[in-house]
Amino acid sequence: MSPIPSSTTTEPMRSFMDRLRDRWHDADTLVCVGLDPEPAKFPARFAGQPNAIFEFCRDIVDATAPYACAFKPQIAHFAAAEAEEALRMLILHIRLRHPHVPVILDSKRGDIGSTAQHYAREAFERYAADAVTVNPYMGRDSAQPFLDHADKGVVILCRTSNPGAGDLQDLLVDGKPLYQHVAAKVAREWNEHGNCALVVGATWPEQLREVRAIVGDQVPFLVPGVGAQGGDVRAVVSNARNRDGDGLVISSSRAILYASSGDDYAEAAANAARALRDEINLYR
Ligand SMILES: O=c1ccn([C@@H]2O[C@H](COP(=O)(O)O)[C@@H](O)[C@H]2O)c(=O)[nH]1
Repeated sequence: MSPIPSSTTTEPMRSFMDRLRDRWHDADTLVCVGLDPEPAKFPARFAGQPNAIFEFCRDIVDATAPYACAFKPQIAHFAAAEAEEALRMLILHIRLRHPHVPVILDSKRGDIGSTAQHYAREAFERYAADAVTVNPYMGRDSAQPFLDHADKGVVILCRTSNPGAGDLQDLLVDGKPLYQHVAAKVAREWNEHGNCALVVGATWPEQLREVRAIVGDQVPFLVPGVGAQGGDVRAVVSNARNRDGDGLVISSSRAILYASSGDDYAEAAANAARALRDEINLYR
């Protein structure tokens, strides 16, 4: 196999935020296709195939790209299977074949600054992602190495989609839940380069509304939790869209990836992504 370059030599990329806004408008979609490969759920034809993770994800990417405003590979699904090279090749494939669709690497990184620098290099150099998810709970210095990449997106956990999200994120600080402090701090202090977004789960429509009210129209939300986690699309869009009817990157992984376990897996994924796009657009 010929070596694969770590980056392409085409003209310089526009910033993540500009590319995301272009994609919302040009493709009329707020759908983010999550790439969470689980080989046990792949169609039988992939059994025993050495490049199964790359080939399955590539087929999903090619089938769903027309309906995607972003792709979101989740790093643990690749790393646990020792498939980091598959992840790098997949992002390169997206860059070459679907250059208008930005990639958000979901790695939820965060550490002291000297280590976070390496996490930033991992996301933006090793994998050439356009944006990365970041855990803010070690404070601004831990996010700074990501924030300094003005052309890259920094997608900061605010009110996550999981059932236990409130255990810590809802603790009251000066009379307000902690996640509201995260939202305010990111919008007013950390977003100097206009490159921040927030993760707010689709499973929490009231919190989506509150966070939109705190941050205004300019900060996009990555919204996981529709599909397999049961979030209500109508409530998400009604409560969290901005004045332009966008500002949302609504992510679904399993409901798209595993829409069929048969040989029609790619077509079924495309149908699921298109149906989600259409449902979202009903309420914009
Ligand atoms: O609050 C969060 C943050 C990230 N995720 C990630 O999104 C996908 C959701 O997968 P589905 O199959 O659509 O439920 C997954 O990669 C999570 O790690 C999240 O769910 N909630």
